[in-house]
Amino acid sequence: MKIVIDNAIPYIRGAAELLGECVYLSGSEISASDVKDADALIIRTRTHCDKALLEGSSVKFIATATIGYDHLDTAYLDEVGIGWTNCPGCNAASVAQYVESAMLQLSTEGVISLADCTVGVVGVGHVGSLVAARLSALGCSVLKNDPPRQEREGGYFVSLADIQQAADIITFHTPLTTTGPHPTHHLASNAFMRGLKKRPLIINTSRGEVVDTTALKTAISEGLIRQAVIDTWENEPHIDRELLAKVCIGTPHIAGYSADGKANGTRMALQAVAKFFGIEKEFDIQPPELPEGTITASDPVERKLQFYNPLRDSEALKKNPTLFEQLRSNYPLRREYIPMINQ
Ligand SMILES: NC(=O)C1=CN([C@@H]2O[C@H](COP(=O)(O)OP(=O)(O)OC[C@H]3O[C@@H](n4cnc5c(N)ncnc54)[C@H](O)[C@@H]3O)[C@@H](O)[C@H]2O)C=CC1
Ligand SMILES: O=C(O)C(=O)[C@H](O)COP(=O)(O)O
Repeated sequence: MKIVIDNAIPYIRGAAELLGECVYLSGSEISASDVKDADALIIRTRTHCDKALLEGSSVKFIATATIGYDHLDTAYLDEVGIGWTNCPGCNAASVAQYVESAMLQLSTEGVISLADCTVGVVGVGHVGSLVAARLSALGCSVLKNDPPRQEREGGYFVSLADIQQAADIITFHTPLTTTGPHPTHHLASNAFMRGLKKRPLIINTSRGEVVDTTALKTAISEGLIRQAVIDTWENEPHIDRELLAKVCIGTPHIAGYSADGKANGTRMALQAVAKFFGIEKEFDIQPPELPEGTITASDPVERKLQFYNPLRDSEALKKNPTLFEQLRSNYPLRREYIPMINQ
């Protein structure tokens, strides 16, 4: 079996070879000729899997070691019978860490107050549910909006209009969709911004296209919103520099980049390929430990910010916006929060 693998997927070398012959290539450069005689692809968000890439190839299965899969043309894959999977929830805790740390940092700066704070969570799946639980634990009131889940399950969901009315902070955790009953492309539109009542902080860690860039820039300039925290951008890696200059935290699509989340994605992708081809193998992929002495704080807030503070990533991107993709490729080791024993 031949597997073409994105060469920026961590912890995969040595393990993937248990499945067959592996060819490692830059994700954004994987071409039709590279995949022509491949049986499987293990990719990230940087490889668009569509007819142009796959027609006439021998690819039978694609695993993306990510949660989002808007880079897969799933209609085409289903039509031609190429199996595929994403890795649901693999880095959800990492994104939740990003959102919580951004809020803790901004509350220490006085940009937001966590006391009497109402947060609107838009999209309450793997990521949104964790975010909601963490923000509730910080003492925030949480409003949840998820029309697809509301239709399936009923329950305590509110409308987007309720969130526009009541939220001090609005955080987006939907997939990017352009079709279906609840498309999310430009969900945060100009009309959405104009309907906001409490000058909220807007956080987008979903996909750039969920928020209309022009509308967001205007909303910041006109004071319709307090500020914005943006991890995902329209047209990555060629992001809007004007927006980057305006936002209080702007990071290069790394909310999900904890080593824990990456290890989960790699393990799940390998296991999915093995299962699809009926190969009985287990993959014990674990993230590396932080060097001793990295985490010294005992105060829970300080400790959380020592584990991860998105300001570091924001400063690096603001200093060098053209390095968007390099900052992602050379991302430093980041681990998810481990509380002190007895806390
Ligand atoms: N910035 C980053 O590094 C990362 C970004 N992501 C993004 O976050 C997204 C969400 O991830 P998960 O929570 O794991 O996905 P999920 O599929 O578990 O949950 C998404 C939720 O959004 C809901 N939804 C769909 N359309 C909606 C709409 N119009 N309005 C409100 N809710 C809607 C769905 O019903 C579902 O409950 C991913 O699709 C991906 O695009 C995921 C991981 C890392
Ligand atoms: O999992 C997702 O969805 C994401 O957005 C990832 O964190 C992006 O990961 P890469 O494609 O950059 O590995």
